[in-house]
This record gives sequence, structure tokens and C-alpha cells, in this order.
Amino acid sequence: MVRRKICRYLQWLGIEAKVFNVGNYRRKLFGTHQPHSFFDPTNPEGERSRNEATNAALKDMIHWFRKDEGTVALFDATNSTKVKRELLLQECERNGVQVMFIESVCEDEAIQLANAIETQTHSPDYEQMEPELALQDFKARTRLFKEKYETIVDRDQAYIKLIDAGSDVIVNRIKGYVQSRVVYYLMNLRIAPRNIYFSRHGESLFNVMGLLGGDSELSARGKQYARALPELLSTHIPNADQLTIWTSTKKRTIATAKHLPNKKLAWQALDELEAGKADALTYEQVEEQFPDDFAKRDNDKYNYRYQDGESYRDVVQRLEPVLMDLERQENVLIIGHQAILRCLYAYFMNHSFERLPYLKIPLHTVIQLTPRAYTCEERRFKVDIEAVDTHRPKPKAGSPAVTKAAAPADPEVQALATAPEPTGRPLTDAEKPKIILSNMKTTTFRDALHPDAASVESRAASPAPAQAQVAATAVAPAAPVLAPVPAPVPAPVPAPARVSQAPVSIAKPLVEEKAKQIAAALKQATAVGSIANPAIALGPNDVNTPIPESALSAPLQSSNNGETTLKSAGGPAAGLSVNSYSTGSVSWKSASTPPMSPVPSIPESMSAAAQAAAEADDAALSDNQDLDQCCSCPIPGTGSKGVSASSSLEQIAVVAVDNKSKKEVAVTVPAVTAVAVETPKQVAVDNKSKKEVAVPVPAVRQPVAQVATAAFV
Ligand SMILES: O=P(O)(O)OC[C@H]1O[C@@](CO)(OP(=O)(O)O)[C@@H](O)[C@@H]1O
Repeated sequence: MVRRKICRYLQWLGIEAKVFNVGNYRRKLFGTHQPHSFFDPTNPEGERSRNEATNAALKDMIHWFRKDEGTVALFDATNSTKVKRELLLQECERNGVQVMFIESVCEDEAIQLANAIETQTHSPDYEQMEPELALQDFKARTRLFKEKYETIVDRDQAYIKLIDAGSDVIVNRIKGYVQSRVVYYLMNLRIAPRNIYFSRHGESLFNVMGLLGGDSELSARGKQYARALPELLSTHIPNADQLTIWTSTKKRTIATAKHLPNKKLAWQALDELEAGKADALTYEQVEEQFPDDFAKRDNDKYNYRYQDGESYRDVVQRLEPVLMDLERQENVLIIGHQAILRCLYAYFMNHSFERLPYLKIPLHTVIQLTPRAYTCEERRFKVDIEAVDTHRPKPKAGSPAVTKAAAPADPEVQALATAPEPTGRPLTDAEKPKIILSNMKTTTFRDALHPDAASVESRAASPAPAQAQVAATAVAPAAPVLAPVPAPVPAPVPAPARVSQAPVSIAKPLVEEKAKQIAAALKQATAVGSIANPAIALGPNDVNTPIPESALSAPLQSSNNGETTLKSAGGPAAGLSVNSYSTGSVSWKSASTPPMSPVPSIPESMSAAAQAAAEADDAALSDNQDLDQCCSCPIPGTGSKGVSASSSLEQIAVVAVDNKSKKEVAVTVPAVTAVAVETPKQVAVDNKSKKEVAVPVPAVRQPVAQVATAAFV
């Protein structure tokens, strides 16, 4: 399930990613209900069939790269032996695809069992089979894999090892933007059972007047909703008093949380999409005053950036730290805004970026999301208090509002925009949105095939459009030199320099005791063998950008020969210190990181054949996405509302004291100690002080990689 989560996460960030699940190929070629003997390595017939499935998936993956459709492929197979991994590596190298493996080592029997049960419950392999029989078969299959399992020891190879549900993470030869992104994500990932709740603030005065943005009070009906919320929660949510409430720093969300006795935290990063010059206007006024902008937004709402404001893409970037923290948390209720909740909801429910800005997040409704291994379940609780409808559907192609817009309306988006409002009842199976999650093994990144390299470079060199109150005056540094791009012909191409030959990106002092423990754990794990070995192949753009050491220093436990073990609790930014940093009205308290609970995710341990993810899901996950990510620059003091850099490794969330309210708020700031490597400086002008300030800018938003994963197939 991890590979699906990685895929969803990368897609959410705007990186084209797709899962190639060998189990699905195997099922297509040889049927669903194969007995465990099919997986016996001493069964030549079974072995031949499984290799055939692997080759078919591999072929499709390479084809996908060659057609230039994707950036990161997750090759989802077991990859549990050196020979299998070598095969994958050779094929990828021959085609200019760089590989990073992800191995999940789990010795915790309880987690193994939970995984087995989850797998046999949801895998298409065990559909219509008695649960007990399914479990037995799955265990037998797992034993067969264990016998031949070989842990990854090649120090030249890029890999991540998740030990015991990610409580330790071993990182070897990880470099560049996408790889470090994946490491960061895995360190924060949590797959323990929990619910996540979203609610917009109660109806606001601006909502009633149809005005965008602002910081208005609640209307009378909005206040009524705030008063009704405690009872709504206690009626529908077990242990509602245990929920942590996250709000934005806007009055309307804080007032909505007012009557809740729960622990509360206000995040600046949760503030509504900044409408800039359109702030406090109605849609009609915006159309009248800024007709071109209005049409552009209708044409591409996700990417359209308000003058002096933000785009949805910007908001996704700034929400990343919130999302990371959300992944670590138990039960959280976010009282937020329409655009903000669309972004978060789209992540969990796996909506494409085209659909995202049109998702329906109505007022006076609590949305409950329950991540499952293979799905994310949703329920909506609507309070019977009237509220205006602030949802503006995408205008039909050809309508006056989009006369200037070239592209026709996306039918899926249209359908979504006109879909009936969800009600308080639980969704039926057919209505339930499917989601990610499945075992992940091998992840590969590629770039060399990307014929768009030059244009990517030029995109990176273009100044970002004006950010909230910031005028960019300098050009971002040149993109890293790209490897020669092989022509997209079917014939084998020369293998590029291997990722493994790149210099070690992280070298830390050895902590003997911990290293011994890890070694013992790995040895043991090899013997016990509960694994999942994903691999990620990296593009050349990504090769020379190591993870900022400082971003990883705090959780460091031990390292040896370039292999680094990271303690995931607290995330990679834990312990980074921000001394005296100041923004408009906020001063940093000190070196504390925001409330971060220890992470660990459930391991994908044996992940096995349980690839319940149907082909259809894979297709759903592979929405074409635009790689042209815009840089968004966090400018302290410019009123940019915590607009963040696009790499979370470059920023940390800290607890700060709001100078006005004297309350603690969680805010994100650039991790100043972490920006040096990946984030060159750019000069911008602070509109308030009129002074030049150095701004961290993501080096490149290039297509970075392609991923492959493996499972028991
Ligand atoms: O992106 P669109 O669909 O315009 O919606 C965003 C708008 O939603 C609103 C309501 O119109 O959110 P909210 O009231 O939840 O804070 C505006 O503030 C915001 O500008």
C-alpha cells in the first residue's frame, strides 16, 4: 500500500507518477486464484509464468517512459532476490531509467499478521475465498518468498529500508529532489487506523455577500453551526473529545472552533487561498474588473495564480508540511476553508489536479475520511442549518465566462461540478471513492528519456509569476546539467552512469551501538524475511542534488559507508533550530518543532500478492499531470501568508507566538539550515520594507524520476 501512497503523494505534488503492479499483470495472464505453489521458486512453471508477468509490466513501464508520459514509475513487484533486482536494474539502465529500491523489513509479528489479514481480505487473489483458508495460503506463500529472500546490501545502489513500520529508515545513496521527497514522505507516513475530519468554518459574512477571501466574522447561521458542532461531533465521532482541532489563523475558522473543548492549534499554512487583487470582491466584480484573469482562471483554475495572490498549485505546495504532520497524527479535525480543504481532500481521495479546484466542500458539513489499506472511506455529516452555496461550477466550454479560454471543459470536472451534494448518510460501495494503498516494493525514477529536458530547464530559469506582495527581480539559477537524452527508439540505448556511482550524499559519524542493532535486525530480517523491495529510478537531474544534510541530521541514528539510518519520529526536520526569525506579526519562539508525534507507519512488510488495486485504480492514479510546477517563494515579512517553498525539506513548521493574540500558532518557515543544498537564493523585493531579501527558490521543478516497486507476485 505504501507504493500507492507514494504515487498519490507525488501526483499531488504535480509529479507524473504511475504504479506498475506486476500482480495485476500476473492475474490478467494467468488468472486470479493461483495456489501458493504457483509462487514456489522450485516450481519452474510458476517461476516462468511470474517472470512473464514481470517482463510484461517492465515492458509497459519502459514504453510509458518512452512515450514521455511519466516521470516516476512505481514498479510494484517483490524484487526479493538479487537476481530479480539485477534484471530490473539492467533493463532500466539500458533504457536510461534510474532505480531506487525501497525495502520494508518487518520483524514485528503483530504487524505482519495485520498485514496478512488486510491483504487476504482485500486482495483480488483471495476474493470469494474463506478468510481462514486465504490467510493460510497467504502465509504459505510468504514462507516461500522468505526462503529465497535476500536483503539489499549493495552499497552502490540507491535504496531506502524501512525497518519495523518505518521506526528506523536506512537511506543509501539517496540524491536529488524526488528521492529525498520520497524519503521524507516515508519517514512521516503513518498507516495506523485513524480518522481524519474536515469541516469548513461556519457561514461567514463574506460568504453571505458572495465575497472572496477576507477575514470576516461568522454570520448568525455560521455562529449557530459553531454552537452545534460539539454535539454533532459527540454524536457521530467516538472519543470526539480526543480530537485535536486545527484551524487557520482566520477569524471564521477560530470562531467555528470556539465552543469545542478540544485541544486547538492554528496553522497559518491553513489560511485560505490568497485571492490577491480579487480579495473581498464577488466573482461578478472580478469578471468585470479583471476579465482576462477571470477567463484564465476558468480555463485552468488549478494553475491560475491571482494577481498578488496564489494558485491552487501554490496552496498544495504550502500545505505539504501540514499534510506531513497530518500523516503522523491520530485523529484530527481541520476546520478550514473551501480551497484548503479541496487540496487536502484531493490528496486523501486521490482526485486529479483538474478536478481538485471544483470539489464540493459544502458549508455546515463534517467530512470523515477513514484511510484503509486499499480505499479511503468517506462519510459526511450535514448539520441542518442553512448556509449559502459558495461552490462555483466550471462554466461550460463556449460560455461567455470562458470565451477567452481555449481548452474545452473537462467532462469529468463538469460531472463533478454538477454532481448532487453528498448527504449525511454513509456512501454506498459504488459511491465510495477508491484510494491508493498497497504494498510497495521497487521504485524507479527516470529522466534521461525525457525529451522535454530543455524546456524544463527553461521553465526553471523563468522567474515565477508575482507572488503575494513580492516582486521577483532575479532569475532562478540554471537547472542542473542534464544527461544526453537518448532518442526514443526501441533499440537498446547506452546505459547512463549509474546512480550508485554518484558520490555518497550523506555521511554521518558511526553510532556503533545502533549500527550493531540495525545489522542484527537486518540479519534477523533476512532470516525471518518479511519484505517488500521497491525501487526508484532517478533521472539525471536528480543525481547531483543530495539531501540537505542538515535536514537529516537530527533524526540521525547511525551511519556507515554512506548508508544512513534515520529515526523517523519527528520527521527529518525535527530538531532543526530557528533562532531569531521574524515575519510580519509573528515571532518565533525558539527551536521547537511543531507538535510531532512519533511516526511510524505500518510496514508493507510482505505486501505480497495482495494487490487489490485493480488495473482501473492504476489508471485512475495515472492522471496526466503538468510538470510545470511554479516556484512559490516564502518571503518572511512580505505578507505572503506562509506561502511555502515547494520542497518541504526546505522548510519546517515551528510553534510561534502571534504577536497580536499572544497565542501559539504553528507556522511553516524555510528550514534555513536546510536550504543550502537544494535551494539556491534568489533576490526579491519586500513590498513593505522595499528592501531586497534573499528568497529560497526550489532549484528546478524538473521531471525527476520514474519509480518502480515490487511485491509478492
Ligand atoms: O477557488 P474558489 O472556487 O473561487 O473558492 C475559493 C473561495 O472560497 C471561499 C468562499 O467563497 O472560501 P471560504 O469561505 O471557505 O474561506 C473564499 O474565501 C475563497 O476565495
